[in-house]
Amino acid sequence: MNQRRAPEGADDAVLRVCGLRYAVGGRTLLDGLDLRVRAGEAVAVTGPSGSGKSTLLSCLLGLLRPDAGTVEVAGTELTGLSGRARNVHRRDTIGAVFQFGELLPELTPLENTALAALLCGMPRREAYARASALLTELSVPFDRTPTAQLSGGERQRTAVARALMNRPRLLLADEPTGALDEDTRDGVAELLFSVRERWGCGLVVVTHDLSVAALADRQLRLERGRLVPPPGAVEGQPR
Ligand SMILES: Nc1ncnc2c1ncn2[C@@H]1O[C@H](COP(=O)(O)OP(=O)(O)OP(=O)(O)O)[C@@H](O)[C@H]1O
Repeated sequence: MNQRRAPEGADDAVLRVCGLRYAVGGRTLLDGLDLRVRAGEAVAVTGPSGSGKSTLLSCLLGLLRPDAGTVEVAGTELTGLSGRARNVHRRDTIGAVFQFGELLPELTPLENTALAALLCGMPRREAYARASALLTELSVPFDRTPTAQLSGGERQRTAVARALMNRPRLLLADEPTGALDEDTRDGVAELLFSVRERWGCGLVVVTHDLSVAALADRQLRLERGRLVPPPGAVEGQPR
């Protein structure tokens, strides 16, 4: 398997994780885990069910406080921040996409997308203009149809648009195609991985789907609390 790499350059890491440790329920899920993701680089994380992939994302989002180690997003170390400062930093630097979109079903895609910026204090007119531009770019229909009536693929495209509203430096996705059929999956995965080039975000995608993982620049597998190259991986192939 090829392990493609983003081009080498100055240290443009948007995510630096060092020695991350997290235990819960008597199990050590993350055990000295390290990870570095550059701007414009996509990393896929695979691993057995229950190995701690979602827990890792929660630590990266600053929703869980690790027992040890550091998580630096866009140059700021999360574990040293107060809860309030962590929330502000998350809002300003990270976008997230989850398996079922986590959108408000009664709102339209436009309202769902604009809401992310309105909650951050962006003026209404600007929020709606940016949301409609993003949805157009991502080919999501955004008339008056409530999000609940959209297809699974359209909902996930809306979720990607919402995640991009605040111009994140880092995009995190947890099983973003897990609820989609094969054709829809391919379109959403393509869109998701295109953000690293179109918007220059670092991207971390947790997935069980190896065909989705194959779109990443690097694949890593969570095993015994650390991220390791998957079996058969060949490091160092240029992109
Ligand atoms: N608060 C908690 N108390 C006890 N156990 C927990 C808690 N939170 C998570 N776990 C356990 O930690 C393990 C890792 O969960 P996590 O959701 O991170 O795994 P995962 O790799 O994302 O799994 P999947 O691929 O099935 O989504 C699971 O066995 C889960 O039950």
